[in-house]
Amino acid sequence: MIEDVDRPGFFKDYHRSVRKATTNDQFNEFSKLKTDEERVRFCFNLPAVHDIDIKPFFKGKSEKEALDKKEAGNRCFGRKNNLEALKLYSQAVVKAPVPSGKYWKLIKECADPKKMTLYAICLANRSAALYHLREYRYCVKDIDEALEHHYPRELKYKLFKRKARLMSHMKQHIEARDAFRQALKWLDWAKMEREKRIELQTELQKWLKLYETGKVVKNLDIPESLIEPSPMVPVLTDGSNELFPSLSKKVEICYDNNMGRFAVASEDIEPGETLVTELPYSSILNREEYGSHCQKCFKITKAPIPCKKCSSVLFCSAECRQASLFHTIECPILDLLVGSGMSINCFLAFRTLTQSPLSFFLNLRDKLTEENHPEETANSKEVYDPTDFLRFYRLVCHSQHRTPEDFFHRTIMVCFWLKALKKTKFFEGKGSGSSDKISDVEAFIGGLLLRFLQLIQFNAHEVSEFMLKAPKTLDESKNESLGAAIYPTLALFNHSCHSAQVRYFTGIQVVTKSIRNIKKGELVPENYGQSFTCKDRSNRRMELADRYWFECKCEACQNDWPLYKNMNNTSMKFKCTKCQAILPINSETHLMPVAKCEKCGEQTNIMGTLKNLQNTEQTFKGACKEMEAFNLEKAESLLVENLKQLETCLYPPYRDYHLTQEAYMKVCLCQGNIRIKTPKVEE
Ligand SMILES: C[S@@+](CC[C@H](N)C(=O)[O-])C[C@H]1O[C@@H](n2cnc3c(N)ncnc32)[C@H](O)[C@@H]1O
Repeated sequence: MIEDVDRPGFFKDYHRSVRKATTNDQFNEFSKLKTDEERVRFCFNLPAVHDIDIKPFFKGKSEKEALDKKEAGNRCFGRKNNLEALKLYSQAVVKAPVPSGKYWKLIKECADPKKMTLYAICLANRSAALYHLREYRYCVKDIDEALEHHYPRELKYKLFKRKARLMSHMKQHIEARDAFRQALKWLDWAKMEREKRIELQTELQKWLKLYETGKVVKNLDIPESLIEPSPMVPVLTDGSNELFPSLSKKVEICYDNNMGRFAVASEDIEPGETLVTELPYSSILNREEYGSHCQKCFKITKAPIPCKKCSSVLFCSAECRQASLFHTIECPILDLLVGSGMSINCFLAFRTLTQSPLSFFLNLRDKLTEENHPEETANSKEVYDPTDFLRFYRLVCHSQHRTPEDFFHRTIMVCFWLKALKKTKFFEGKGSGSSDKISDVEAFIGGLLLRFLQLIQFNAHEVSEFMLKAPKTLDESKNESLGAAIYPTLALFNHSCHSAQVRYFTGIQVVTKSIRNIKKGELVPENYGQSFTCKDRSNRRMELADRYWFECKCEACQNDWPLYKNMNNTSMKFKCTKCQAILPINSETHLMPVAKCEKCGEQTNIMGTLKNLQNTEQTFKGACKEMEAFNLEKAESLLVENLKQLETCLYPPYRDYHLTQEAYMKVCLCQGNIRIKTPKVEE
């Protein structure tokens, strides 16, 4: 999808008017073009493409707003309402002009120390609120950022003293000693009475002596820091596949002419095994999360660090800001892009370009051909490196099946992007220099963007977080979208409506775990959001054909398995204990204790199996209790045990089995990104 259906914007009208102005002859000529670069060049030369005024458009800083928020924060801090103070100081930090680059020069010229120090003071004030909230890690980060951005020298001793106490508390004694030394040094600049200065000097020297003589005191007057553990990424079951480092050794990639590349089990896989862990090649945060999550790593920003120029985006740390080259390109045109109403997938295609400099793409130019040889992925002996641009570039994009209308629509989006990129530093002087002329370099980049737009349609994944209504409760919990990303290895998995894996995220890293048995040689499918338990076959097939362009022939589709709500536990598919063939049994009408296999003639003990099923019911109840108490490790092991037990005697679909899978998936989702819903405060 090119436009975001929930967010109207001007692109729709722009595309419509360019299409209307295109004559039949022009469109016929366009339809005959063979390469993406030719398509972009052709459309960029249509006069109607330039009937749009593209201007840099973004939300800047506001000294006044920053001052207002800081003052409001100070009032809350004075009333010991640290949480509210944190919120207000954060707003001040985001709005305060950052003394760097062009702005910094301006300030220096007008030499207004108040302006110059505002950002640093807002950060320092926030560090005090964080200190009281015992968010020590964030507190240290704010202190460092303030010290790097012109914090007034007469107050510096205070910040270093705060830092020293924090470091000491976090048992980082060398850093604590250094910070005490700095506090002592900057005390010389402090404006205070002589007696007070001597008193402080004595105190600092006392601490320093303890550090320098090795007599470090374990605890100062603040309690243990509440450092939240980051979610753990599990290790791949049996280690990683040598050729596909993001896959477990139990999974390999195969190819055939009908299905393209797909994942297959190279060993028997049981429920609960970790099959994939992978970082994305590129990722993009949903617009709705800009105010709460880091643009780079998608973590919730408790004490956000802003962009130095705009007030639209946040980072969790100065490190993430530093690593976000994409934003330096996107910053001046961000609101323009948002206003166009383009979809999240379009943003992802655009981000895949802006995250690397122009020179990166120009260096690869000779290696980029538009033909794909997907069979090479399965047959090659080269390591499949998911950070390699060529792996991303060679994902499936079905160009040969696209209609001219589809190509035209996407190419107009690319023309809009090129016009916007011309207003940024992206082309590093290699552009045409004119807004309605296209240079060779620009046409090459346009061609790339057109390809990204095509392949992202089939290969993007939604990145999510698990929303809990309150801490440690799974009631009313649900998975919610955070953004989108491209995982070059996970994108090689084909779909089945009978899910085989649960997918969750720690930050932007994806993890998948098996939720059922997969025998050696069988397909290891992904689920493209069309599970047979909750959507009927015709709708699933229609949506898959519409979005992914294939007809699903999975077992759930072929046998038209019932929806979860229509499943019952009376008609069951038992497994023959000898040859594993299906024994269809209706538990209400089958009165014999055994059933004979039509394939091998073996008698299977049905009563025994039914007894086993009663046991699994008990185990499931036990797992639910553990989930209620939020004992997730225990719940996970009981659910995995149950799935394994059910797998030994039954074939799906089976109500209890899918119920257990659902519960297991919930427990897994809790191991990734979690967010506690904050109740809306009535105004
Ligand atoms: C994310 S890609 C999967 C990997 C792809 N097969 C490849 O060779 O790169 C999605 C595309 O794979 C194909 N595909 C996925 N699941 C399929 C299935 N169950 N049957 C046939 N083709 C499938 C479709 O062409 C779809 O557009």
